[in-house]
Amino acid sequence: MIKVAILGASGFVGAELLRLCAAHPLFDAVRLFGDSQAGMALADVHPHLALAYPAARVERFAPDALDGIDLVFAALPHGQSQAIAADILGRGVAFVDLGADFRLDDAAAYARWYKEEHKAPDLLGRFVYGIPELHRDAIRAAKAVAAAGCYPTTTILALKPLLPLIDPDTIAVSAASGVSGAGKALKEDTHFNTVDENFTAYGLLSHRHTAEMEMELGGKVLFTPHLAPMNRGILATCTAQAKGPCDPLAALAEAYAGEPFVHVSERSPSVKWTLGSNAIHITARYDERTGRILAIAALDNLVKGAAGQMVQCANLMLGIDEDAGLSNVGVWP
Ligand SMILES: NC(=O)C1=CN([C@@H]2O[C@H](COP(=O)(O)OP(=O)(O)OC[C@H]3O[C@@H](n4cnc5c(N)ncnc54)[C@H](OP(=O)(O)O)[C@@H]3O)[C@@H](O)[C@H]2O)C=CC1
Ligand SMILES: CC(=O)N[C@@H](CCC(=O)OP(=O)(O)O)C(=O)O
Repeated sequence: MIKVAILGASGFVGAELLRLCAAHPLFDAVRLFGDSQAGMALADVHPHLALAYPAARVERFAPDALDGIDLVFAALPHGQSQAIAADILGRGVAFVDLGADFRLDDAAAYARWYKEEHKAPDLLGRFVYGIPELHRDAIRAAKAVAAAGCYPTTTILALKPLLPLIDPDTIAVSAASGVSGAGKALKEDTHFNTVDENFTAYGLLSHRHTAEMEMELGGKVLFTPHLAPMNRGILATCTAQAKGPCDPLAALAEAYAGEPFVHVSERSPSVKWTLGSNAIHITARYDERTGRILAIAALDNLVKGAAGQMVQCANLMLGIDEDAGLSNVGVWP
């Protein structure tokens, strides 16, 4: 068995990592770290996991707690991984980080979008950007992976195969996320009364995920996120000026043929198809009237947008079947 440590185990993504590890043939989640909930039994923090982890406890992190660990998953608030990455990398163990700390390849871009100086810029080059469908060989060879963000995964997978067909400086993305995308902390913006029966755009012209999209798509992206009154799911509607008449659906189908977690179809995807699964569903059209392409993608922000993608990356890094412990089947209704 592969001994796994989870930093941020008491959070939403941490819970989803634990759910996936419980179904994984080789991952044994043996050290679970939290902050304000350190010291608690896992069954009290995440009751839905009680039967899978009856004796587990959430601990406070200390570097020597990683002795004997083979794989580290970090699902911490942005900024936290910068302080501990050098120690983890020094151990030579597989490290998959989900915060934004090591996703961008350039410290200046990080400072611009995250409004703070990067504290470990020399380590940025040690991380591979974690979208397996696009960087599979590099992830296989990597010791450290920075798993992509939830909105960027949705958008980049919908658009990357279409880049030869479009002008990348005309990309516009309007995406809606379920509230779990904001993490478990109580905030006025994600309070039941604010979110229920409501639909709001936020982060206008300034959302930090724009940087990841532009890094991978190589153009200018106008990204507008929205908060939707649902627990999970992201739906991204992407448009761009086409270079000429084209068949974007065929381009997507060809690019993702044989991919276990990407479903391309003519049907307009729904977030609910993806609930609990590591799948992303994508469709696309060419609009003759405006000369633009339209691509729409849906995924579960906590699985393909977070914990599932982390497991998929870790499987590749450790030479395991890429789909080990992961389902491409959603829960319905
Ligand atoms: N939610 C989502 O859909 C996605 C999230 N992400 C990213 O993943 C990361 C985790 O997200 P999510 O699980 O939603 O967040 P949560 O707020 O639900 O969980 C955060 C976790 O980090 C721990 N933590 C908080 N502060 C500290 C600290 N100072 N030192 C150590 N541990 C700390 C918390 O511990 P405790 O609860 O014990 O205080 C908790 O376990 C974030 O970077 C987020 O942006 C990325 C893609 C999608
Ligand atoms: C609904 C909601 O608030 N979503 C979060 C993004 C999700 C996230 O966790 O961001 P990273 O992928 O960069 O880690 C937000 O817009 O800030």
